[in-house]
Amino acid sequence: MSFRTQPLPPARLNRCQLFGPGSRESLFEKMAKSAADVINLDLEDSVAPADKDRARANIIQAIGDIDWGDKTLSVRINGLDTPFWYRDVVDLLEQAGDRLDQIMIPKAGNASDIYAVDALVTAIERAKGRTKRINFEVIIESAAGICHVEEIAASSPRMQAISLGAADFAASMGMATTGIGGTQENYYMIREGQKYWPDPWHWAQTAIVAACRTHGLLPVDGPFGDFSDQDGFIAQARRSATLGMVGKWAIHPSQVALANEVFSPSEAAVTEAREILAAMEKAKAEGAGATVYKGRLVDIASIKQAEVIVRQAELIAG
Ligand SMILES: CC(=O)SCCNC(=O)CCNC(=O)[C@H](O)C(C)(C)COP(=O)(O)OP(=O)(O)OC[C@H]1O[C@@H](n2cnc3c(N)ncnc32)[C@H](O)[C@@H]1OP(=O)(O)O
Ligand SMILES: O=CC(=O)O
Ligand SMILES: [Mg+2]
Repeated sequence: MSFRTQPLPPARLNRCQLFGPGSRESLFEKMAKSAADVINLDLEDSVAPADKDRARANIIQAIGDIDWGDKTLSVRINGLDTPFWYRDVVDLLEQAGDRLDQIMIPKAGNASDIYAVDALVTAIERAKGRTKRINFEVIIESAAGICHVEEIAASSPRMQAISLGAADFAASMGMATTGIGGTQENYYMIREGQKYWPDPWHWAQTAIVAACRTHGLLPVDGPFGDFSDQDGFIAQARRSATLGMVGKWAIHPSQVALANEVFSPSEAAVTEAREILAAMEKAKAEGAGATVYKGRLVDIASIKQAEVIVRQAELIAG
């Protein structure tokens, strides 16, 4: 273990991020009333180029007009490879009210991309006297992004979260699929005539989780495109949660409850975690570093594992 202790991520819920196109303002009230922890108003890929100006104006208006409750409110700007992104940042920072919490930077390729947005945001915050710091979340969705994920995680004190964007990631990697996330038909192993479908997103997710955990950020799983496939969504979300991700995007309201369920520890899991902590307290009092709980080893590392679950339960309880 390095002498540097691992920083904790921001202490806020991020079980579900609900997306909606900035050009469909009729969805905004519904998004605000949803059970998602984070709202992402989109200026990027769900908005046609001809609608960018209108979507920007809609979002700026809605940030001030709509009651977003205690949700984290984020706007996804356009990528740095487009002519739109600087206008997104300038208009948002100059015109949107203080209710805006976060900017989502898509298709980040390296730390300099974040530096560029940080420089612009910082200048406008100073010029306009904005006192509430705008935070950043980033999507890793390119070959360059995954190669540089650790430097991206470390790139700015504004950084709060990183998501995997399976659609653009697949395109950038040249993956032979048009599916957005989930099991891929042709990605299988075969043994004794039986097919078995491994998880093609596993390694990228793990790289994101490691970078986020190293730098105290929230690792998040991105979209699952087939919103009629609830079992597929749940399976994908459960794998992500098992790997250490804290939440998942919803690209349709039907996915919000599913994400909240998967990323909230069950009562049984919380009870077990508290029992492990109690068993270890007893062991420590008796001078032992390890003990037996329900027939299995628990030791000092088990305390940290149990604390992950208890911390999440406490966040949910408020
Ligand atoms: C790869 C990526 O970058 S993913 C991130 C970017 N993509 C997005 O933001 C897309 C977000 N999702 C959407 O735009 C839409 O949900 C679509 C296009 C997928 C489907 O839209 P629709 O055909 O209108 O969905 P559907 O008819 O099933 O909607 C059912 C209800 O949910 C509402 N609804 C649909 N999408 C949303 C949403 N994102 N947020 C809140 N409510 C929504 C509809 O208005 C409708 O409400 P009603 O019952 O009061 O009439
Ligand atoms: O932006 C998200 C993606 O999957 O691409
Ligand atoms: Mg994308």
